[in-house]
Amino acid sequence: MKYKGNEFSPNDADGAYHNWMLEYPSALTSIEQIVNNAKGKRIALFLDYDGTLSPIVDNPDHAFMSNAMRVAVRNIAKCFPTAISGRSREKVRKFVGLKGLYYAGNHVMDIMCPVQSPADHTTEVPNYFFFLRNYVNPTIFPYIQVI
Ligand SMILES: O=P(O)(O)OC[C@H]1O[C@H](O[C@H]2O[C@H](CO)[C@@H](O)[C@H](O)[C@H]2O)[C@H](O)[C@@H](O)[C@@H]1O
Repeated sequence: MKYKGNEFSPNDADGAYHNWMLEYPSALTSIEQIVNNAKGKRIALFLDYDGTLSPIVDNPDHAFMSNAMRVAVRNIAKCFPTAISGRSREKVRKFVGLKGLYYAGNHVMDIMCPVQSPADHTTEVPNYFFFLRNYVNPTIFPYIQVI
């Protein structure tokens, strides 16, 4: 196993993980730095579904998010425009079941916007997706729906 030019034996996954974490520290241990960097900036939150909002399970149809997580997402979406992706748009919307969020499927080429954005950022989140889409494949235009 190789990471950043360093060789790790398959038994040294901990070492490789440690090195990776030095470069990509957990947000939970860097919250002060994140808050400082965010000062004076407008914030939008982009969340993956599997393994972020729900636990990883064997059957993808059983990857339910907890109610505590749902409440947390609902609360944070009152503060920042919040987008969730990682499955088909409808699938992730059904799993999450919250209004007022942006849902994106098909590798963010299929975007669903809330009628009323929690904040006045109704165009900024899709614009970010457009950027992402153009980065991935500039020839495909996304489907955008207002719900
Ligand atoms: O490439 P991503 O956007 O990260 O999506 C990868 C896959 O995510 C889902 O699978 C993952 O979660 C499942 C449920 O916990 C788990 O069974 C699977 O092992 C994980 O890879 C999704 O079901 C897949 O369609 C995505 O390709």
